[in-house]
Order: sequence, then C-alpha cells, then structure tokens
Amino acid sequence: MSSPIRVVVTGAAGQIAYSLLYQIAKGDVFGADQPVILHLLDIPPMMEVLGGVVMEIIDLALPLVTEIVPTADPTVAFKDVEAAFLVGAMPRQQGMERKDLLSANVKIFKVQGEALDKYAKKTVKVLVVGNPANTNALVCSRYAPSIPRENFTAMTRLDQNRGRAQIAERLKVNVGQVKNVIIWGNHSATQVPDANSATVDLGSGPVPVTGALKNDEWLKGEFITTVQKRGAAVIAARKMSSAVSAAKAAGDHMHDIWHGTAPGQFVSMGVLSDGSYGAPKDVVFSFPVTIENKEWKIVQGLQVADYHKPLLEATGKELLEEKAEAIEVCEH
Ligand SMILES: NC(=O)C1=CN([C@@H]2O[C@H](COP(=O)(O)OP(=O)(O)OC[C@H]3O[C@@H](n4cnc5c(N)ncnc54)[C@H](O)[C@@H]3O)[C@@H](O)[C@H]2O)C=CC1
Ligand SMILES: O=C([O-])CC(=O)C(=O)O
Repeated sequence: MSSPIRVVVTGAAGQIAYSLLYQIAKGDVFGADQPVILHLLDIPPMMEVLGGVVMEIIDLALPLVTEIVPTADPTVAFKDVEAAFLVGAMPRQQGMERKDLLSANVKIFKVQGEALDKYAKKTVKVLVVGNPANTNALVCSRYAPSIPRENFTAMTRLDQNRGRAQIAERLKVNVGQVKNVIIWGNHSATQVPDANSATVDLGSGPVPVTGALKNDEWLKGEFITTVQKRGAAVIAARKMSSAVSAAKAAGDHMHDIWHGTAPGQFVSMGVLSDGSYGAPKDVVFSFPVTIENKEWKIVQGLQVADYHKPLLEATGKELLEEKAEAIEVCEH
C-alpha cells in the first residue's frame, strides 16, 4: 500500500459530491491500492448536512479512507492536498445559461486559488467542475501563481461521455466500443462536439465512426445540438442539474490525469490554450489531450472540418468574453 494522499472535494455537501465521494473512496479514481485522506469543504450553513455525509462515508466501511476532514475553513481544506475537485458553486436553474453563474461563482474560485497557492502541494492537480467551469479554472490559476498553470483543468468530460453515448446508441453498440470523441472549446451551449476523429470497434479493431454511421447530416446537426443542450435537458426533466453523470465524469477526468491515457486514445478537457487549432491563447479551452506522467499534451494534427471552423471561432470568442467579465468581477 502507498502512503495516503490528501484529496479535497469542495461543495462536499452538494449533489455531485454525494456520488463523487463514493468513487474516490472505493479506489476508482486514484487506484485500488491508494489510501486517501478526504478533505471535505463546504460553507458554514452546510456543516450539519456535511456531518451526515461524513457519517455515510464512515458507514461505507471502505478501507482506503484513512481519515475524513470536514471543514468550512479553506486553510484547513487545502492544506497539503495533492488533488482538488472544485465542485462547490451555485448550479444553474432552468432557463439560465452557465455563464449567468459567472458573477456569483467566479469569486469563489479567486478565493480558492489564493488558498491553493498558500496551502496546497505545488504539484496539486486541480479539476474545476463548478460552472462556468473553463473560466473558473482560468481565474483559479491566476490567483495561484506558485502552482504551474497546467495543473488547472476544467471538466468537459461529461460532454465527451454524452457524445460517446449518443454515438453508441445510434450505432447500436456498447459505449465502451466508441473512443476519441472530441469536445472543443467552452463547457457551454457553444461547445463543439466532434466525432470526425472518433473510432468504433465493431469486432475487428477501431474504424472511423464517420464511416460506420454513414450519416454525415446527423453528425453535423442533431449530434452536436443534443450534446450541447444535454445539461439543459436534464435540468428541464429533473429540476436539478446532472449529478451522478457529472460525478462519474469528474472521476474519469482525474483518473486519467493520475494514470494517463491508453495508447491510441485521447480525452477532452479544458486546458490552458497555447493557440492550437486557432483557439485564442490564455483561456481555458477544451482540446483533445493525451496524458503521461500526470502531464497533458494537446493532440496535434487532427483534421477540423470546414463546418466546425466557425463553431470553434464562436466558442473561443465566448471564452474571451467570459474572461474579460471574470477579470472585471474579480478586480472590482
Ligand atoms: N463541468 C460540468 O460538466 C458540470 C458542472 N456542474 C456544476 O457543478 C457545480 C455544483 O453542482 P451541484 O453539486 O449539483 O450543486 P449543489 O448546489 O448540489 O452543491 C453545491 C455545493 O457547493 C457548496 N458551496 C457553495 N459555495 C461554496 C464555497 N465557497 N466553498 C465550498 N462549497 C461551496 C454549496 O453549499 C453546496 O453544498 C455547479 O456550479 C454546477 O453548475 C454540474 C454538472 C456538470
Ligand atoms: O447544465 C448544467 O448547468 C450542469 C452542467 O454543466 C451539465 O450538466 O453539463
């Protein structure tokens, strides 16, 4: 057994954390032989609820959990953590776009960036889930200058999983057979789900999804809009935003940071843009990445279809607008 690592989950009394904590506690994220000390951060009015969550984690009777630290104090929550799931933030309601949460949520990520900077391990890997996730990740890293900016990533894995599931359903295959779906840009309605580099294994090795589907119109239209609007569709039905699927995606994302991507496969995540594929620089833009030794690399040389190009431009523009608004909110 390795020695335990400290892992913080913020918004620990909320609905995503409720599912995420189970995955972390049973070893799905950091490995079946990696003990964890769980730091659970929420706000003071939620401490009683958080106490109930702690009782349930104890009652799971999972041996990988060596200690639980529930707190409303960021200085305690972020102390010596090696992995951070920043989930705690207001969720959107029906009729809102995720960027409508910006003014309410972005300051949380400023404060938590400052706390990470002071108290976390410098190698900490930070996954931002709270919306608007890309811009919150950018803000968090700006206020944590002593931690490499590459250590901050934003979650578009739920969109990727949604895209894979849509394709699997369409092809009537198991979702595990579909790989390499890309999400470009912002985790918002402007995101660009792209299956042009995706593969499906129909029994004799991976082949292009485009060839297997033989339906370009669906990939150019309904596929994109279904994935873009899936979060809103769940809210319309559940009156609350996606939770178990978001938690699973957060676990998948951190799992791949920790253990790397499989040969020949890439995953999508919001990372600091270097301008690849014409994206604006210095925003957190979702790209296809491979991961090795806990470091991501943007996959280069993929074909972007002409019909995707204006969409990539629009999602980049939205991220620049969000960045300008976030700086305004944080500095005034
Ligand atoms: N990136 C993605 O794909 C997804 C992102 N989300 C976002 O994740 C966030 C959380 O969603 P839920 O868990 O459903 O919300 P929730 O409302 O159930 O839980 C949020 C928790 O965060 C806590 N919180 C608020 N401010 C905090 C602070 N400063 N420090 C620590 N905790 C704080 C709240 O008290 C609450 O317990 C929302 O912003 C939601 O929009 C949700 C689904 C997918
Ligand atoms: O739609 C929302 O507000 C929650 C979310 O980010 C998602 O489900 O993708």
